[in-house]
This record gives sequence, structure tokens and C-alpha cells, in this order.
Amino acid sequence: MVTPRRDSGADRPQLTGARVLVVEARYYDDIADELLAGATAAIEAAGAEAVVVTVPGALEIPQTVAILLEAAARARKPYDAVVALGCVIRGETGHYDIVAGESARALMDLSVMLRLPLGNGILTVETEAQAQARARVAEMNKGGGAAEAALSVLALRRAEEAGRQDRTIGFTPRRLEAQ
Ligand SMILES: Nc1c(NC[C@H](O)[C@H](O)[C@H](O)CO)[nH]c(=O)[nH]c1=O
Ligand SMILES: CC(=O)[C@@H](O)COP(=O)(O)O
Repeated sequence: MVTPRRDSGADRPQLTGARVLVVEARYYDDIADELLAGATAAIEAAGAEAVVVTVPGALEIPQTVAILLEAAARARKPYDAVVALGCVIRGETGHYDIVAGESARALMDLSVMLRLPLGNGILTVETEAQAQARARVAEMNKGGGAAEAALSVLALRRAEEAGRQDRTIGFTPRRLEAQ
């Protein structure tokens, strides 16, 4: 069985002064608490600032990101990266596919169109147990992983802008060994 690469933390870039917009959907409060704790810890560990905004559900995340990016640019306080956090659990109808698929598609469209470092930490799961295991900081810490993914792209962008050839892999998804 293959497992995702584990990040030792040794080669994590510092991104002092970076502003990271975290938009979290609180459809499931307990899951949201864990995702947010993991994401903010990762952002702070990189020396960056997290600005957290809360929306009702995953479908509201892309539109909120678009609105807030535009407002921040207008105010000349742009964000350097975005982290989306949420949880979609399959129900009885086909609505799951719309919420899970459309939120991911719109975020991907935004990130590519705007050249925006963006970590997608919206869980898409079959059961609450799957969601808890993935959200918990002490287990899979997917909120932290999404933040680290966005920060990794931001570090790469900064290296490119500085004319360096870094190929940063310092932040990668990681899975703690089962306890
Ligand atoms: N079922 C889930 C939703 N549904 C709500 C939508 O995201 C949205 O708020 C509503 O359709 C109004 O636009 N949202 C989640 O984040 N997770 C779910 O499991
Ligand atoms: C992901 C959803 O939107 C889901 O929770 C909705 O449940 P249902 O399909 O039972 O209405």
C-alpha cells in the first residue's frame, strides 16, 4: 500500500508577512473547528497571518473568495493565498455531487484564472466518521494540509518572482501514522 509523503517540517519555507484568506464553511461545526485549528496552526507556523471568514456552506466559499479578493485588492491589502475549508457528507439525494463538485470546480477556476495559491480543504466524504478522521488535527489534519499546500505554491511563486529556481516541496499533504 502506498501512503502520502510525510513532511518532516525541516524544509518548510517561512512566509513572514504573507496574508492568507481562510474561508471556512460551518455546515458541520465540530468538523469545522478541527479543520480551522489545523489550518491556522500551519499558517502561523510559517510566519504568515490568517484572516478567517465564515460562510454557511461549501457552495458559498468560491463566491466569498471572489468578493473578498476583489475588495482586498481595491483596498491595496491583497491576499497572498487562500485556504478553503468545509465538509460535504453524502446524503440521500444527488445534492452531494453538486455541493462537492461545484465548490471544487469553482475554486479551481478561480485559482488558475487568478494565478492564486489556493488550498482546497473541503472534505467530501461518505460518513461522519470519515469526516472526523480527516479533520482531526491529531489524525489526518486535512485543514493543515490544505494550508500547507497553498503556502507551498506561494513559496514557489515568490521564488519565481525573485528569479530563483526553487522547486519547493516543503509543505506536502501528510498523514500521521495510525495511533
Ligand atoms: N449539504 C451540505 C451543504 N449544503 C449547503 C450548500 O453548501 C449551500 O449552503 C446551500 O445550497 C445554499 O446555497 N454544504 C456543506 O458545506 N456541506 C454539506 O454537506
Ligand atoms: C451534501 C448534501 O447536500 C447533503 O447533505 C444533502 O442531503 P440530502 O441529499 O439527503 O438532501
